[in-house]
Amino acid sequence: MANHFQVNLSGLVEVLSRNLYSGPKVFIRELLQNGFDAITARQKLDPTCPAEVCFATDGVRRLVVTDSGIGLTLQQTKDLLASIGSTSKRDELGMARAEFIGQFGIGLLSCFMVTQTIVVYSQSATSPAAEVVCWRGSGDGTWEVQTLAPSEIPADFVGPGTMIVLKSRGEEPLFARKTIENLIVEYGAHLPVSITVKDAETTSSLGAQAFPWELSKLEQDKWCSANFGFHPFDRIPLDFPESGTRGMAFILPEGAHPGQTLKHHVYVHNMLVSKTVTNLVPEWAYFVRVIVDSQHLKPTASRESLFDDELLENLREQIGSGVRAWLAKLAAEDFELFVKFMRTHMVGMKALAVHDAQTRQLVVETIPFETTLGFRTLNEIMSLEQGIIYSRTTDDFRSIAAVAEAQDLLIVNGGYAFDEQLFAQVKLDNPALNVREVKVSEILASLQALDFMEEINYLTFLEHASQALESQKVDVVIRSFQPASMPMLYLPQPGGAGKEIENKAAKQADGAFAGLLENMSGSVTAVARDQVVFNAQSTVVNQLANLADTSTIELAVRGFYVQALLSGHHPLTPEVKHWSTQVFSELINRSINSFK
Ligand SMILES: Nc1ncnc2c1ncn2[C@@H]1O[C@H](COP(=O)(O)OP(=O)(O)OP(=O)(O)O)[C@@H](O)[C@H]1O
Repeated sequence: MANHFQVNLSGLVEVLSRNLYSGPKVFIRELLQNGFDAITARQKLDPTCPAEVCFATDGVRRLVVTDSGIGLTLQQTKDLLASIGSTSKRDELGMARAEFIGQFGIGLLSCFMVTQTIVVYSQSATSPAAEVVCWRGSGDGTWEVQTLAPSEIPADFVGPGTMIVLKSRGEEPLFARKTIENLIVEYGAHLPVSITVKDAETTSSLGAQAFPWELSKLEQDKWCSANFGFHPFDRIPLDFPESGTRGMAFILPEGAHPGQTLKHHVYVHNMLVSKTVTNLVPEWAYFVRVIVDSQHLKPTASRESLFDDELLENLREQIGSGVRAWLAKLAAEDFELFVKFMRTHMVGMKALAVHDAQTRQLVVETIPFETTLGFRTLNEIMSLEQGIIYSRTTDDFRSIAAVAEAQDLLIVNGGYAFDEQLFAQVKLDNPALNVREVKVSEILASLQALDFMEEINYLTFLEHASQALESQKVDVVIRSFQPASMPMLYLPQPGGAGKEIENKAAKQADGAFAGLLENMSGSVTAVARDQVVFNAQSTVVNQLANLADTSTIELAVRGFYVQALLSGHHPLTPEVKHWSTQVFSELINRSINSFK
């Protein structure tokens, strides 16, 4: 013969309080939710029925919660209250019924975290002649139920509906009026019923507060400041009837970055689930904070978090589409504001643009990139025949910027976060576009070479300079370039990232295009070593070239070299570090001696 499990109720309550719920305070939420669900059930029979939940407390030991809901018959109290896991909020197939908040049949048990007995008086609204029943459950796992004679019905019971009486053994801090009020505001401020909390002196009315999307724009901004702590750049109303979700996304005015985890507020059936949901919006939409109320999202049994299921995934996508649609609309209707937004959230937008073609288009059209010829959008840069030629780090960019500008070369500073990945994607979008890291050889090629007779004048100097830098394995050359104030240009070999992008693009491209890329990458002759380029237009270089004193040439050449490495933030070897101190102390010595 099959046996029934025996339930150790106090053990179960211990599990609930320690492992399921974040703490005993949730019993207020469970009582509120049951009252609200009962009213929802009664409204199906009588849409005009009163919709009230009342918490009456003596502040320390006794809490009475009444509702004007559907109530319970004698049989229902036996079936539903006395059996753990029984609920009236599921359909015949055991599926949660969409209109109710509860679904697991365990919520009432949470009251045992603050009381030894739960007494429920209830009268069903299903029949005018329904009797008042009284169910008494104890934390030791026993219960009893009876129908009450009129004389036994408590004076403060008004049917139809339910009255639940909790009495704690000692003083219960959670029965304090202010605490109850705060918890109700936290969980149930947006429940569309009248909620009162009263003690001997005070009665306060709570509940039925509007959600932000039901407020005026001014009030929405105030709500955002009060709840999210910022004045929004803009707000996006969210309305997804298919998933029964309404909400609002508030755009952060500044300071957001993709690595940051923003917390969103989620309500299900107007009741708070959590204010710390982090997986509600797609990662890329790191610049919005969202509040939603959904009819269909599924809270876990604790009701303090959500199942990360298909429903949530769909909602995440819908919110993503909402944010995208807002961006597109802003771009079309208020371009100035759109550009302001893009600039405020530049890094994140670039991150997003790497994965998302639509955003990429927006970024390409609107975000200004630093180039050697001033700020330009990628669209402007792409319209030039040369395509996107970039330096991989800001240091590299700085070291060539003045020279490139003087030679009218447009090099993009690709040293900021996500730039390189973005360029690689743009390349994949536009296979014919030239996108690559700037090559040392082309900077060199842009600098005017000297004619043979001129170059002869510098040969001895170049020889001495090569010797001074011999240990550095660099090529020492002379060119004539602007600005004349720059005696030497140091052109380090790039780390090969541009090459990587080209290779990656070539791999992903089809055969014909891959061939084209290969040809392109081979179109500029490779320069194997770092280049040290002296400037024939520089006065100091010319003075050095005419100097017979080789030790001064060595000193000056090493000095320029150290300076070039330092300004480009390149690492210094111990030998170069030694030069840096040696050069400067020697120069100081010499100038002191010249005054003697
Ligand atoms: N105030 C009430 N009025 C009418 N019925 C109630 C009331 N409180 C509880 N019930 C009945 O008791 C059942 C069990 O309630 P309980 O709070 O334990 O679980 P639930 O609300 O069904 O689900 P959950 O565990 O998700 O809260 C409910 O399904 C409901 O039928």
